[in-house]
Amino acid sequence: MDQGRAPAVRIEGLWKQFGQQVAVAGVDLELPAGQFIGLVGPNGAGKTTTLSMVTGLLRPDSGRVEIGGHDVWSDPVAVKSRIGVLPEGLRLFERLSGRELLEYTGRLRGLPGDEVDRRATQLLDVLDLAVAQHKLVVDYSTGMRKKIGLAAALLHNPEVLFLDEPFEGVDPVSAQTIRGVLERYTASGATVVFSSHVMELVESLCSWVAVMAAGRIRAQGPLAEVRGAAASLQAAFLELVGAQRTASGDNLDWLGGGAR
Ligand SMILES: Nc1ncnc2c1ncn2[C@@H]1O[C@H](COP(=O)(O)OP(=O)(O)OP(=O)(O)O)[C@@H](O)[C@H]1O
Repeated sequence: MDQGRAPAVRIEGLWKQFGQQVAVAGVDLELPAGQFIGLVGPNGAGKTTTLSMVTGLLRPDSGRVEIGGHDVWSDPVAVKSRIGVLPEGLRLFERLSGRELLEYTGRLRGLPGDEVDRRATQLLDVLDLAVAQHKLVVDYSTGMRKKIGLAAALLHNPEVLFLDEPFEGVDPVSAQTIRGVLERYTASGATVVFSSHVMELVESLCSWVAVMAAGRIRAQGPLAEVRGAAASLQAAFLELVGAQRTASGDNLDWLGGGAR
């Protein structure tokens, strides 16, 4: 970790269950500032539940989260002014145009009108949405929705940006654009935390990773450390979450081969 710099996010003993289902089973994490951080894990590992609690969208059963030294639940205003969030299944105001959505978000964030205009124009331009800026959000494609959601999350220049599966449904050109924006953002000292189960993506983007399975953190640290001697992050991940046994589909002896 960057010596002398406080962690961007400090998570202690985070726990959440839904009825009998334990989704997050005591997560402790210190996410270093100024890094591109990947939270990886198989389906149902608890990534979305963790990010929802960390960003103040879901109340934990127990545990604490601090962002920039402020407690997410006792000091929500200080925290929310420092973070940007692109949640899974993002809900947007569908009857606003892309530009109106940014203007609305910027004013909610307390930015002056001319500054919102300036930032919105630049973000729409960089994210290749300038042509579609007056179209209603309801008519945006999946990738365009991700991009306008990202623009809205970045508008107030947060210290930490949380992204739940930001590249899902995004074409390679848009993915490259988003990637460029995020790399520039972290290079300036900000922190990105994103969840994904696409290992190649995490490996190519992230400097620091946390591997989650069945509600627990299985490994955390700089990418090279977590990958260890394995050939790839994917190989290290399969070893960590013990997925080799079930991955081959050997039981599906009826599948293929012509017999119906
Ligand atoms: N609102 C809810 N009610 C009941 N169970 C839930 C709820 N939200 C999540 N869960 C359960 O908690 C566990 C963790 O889910 P979560 O969505 O956090 O996983 P994830 O790692 O984000 O998965 P994925 O990669 O598939 O999105 C799962 O078993 C899920 O079924």
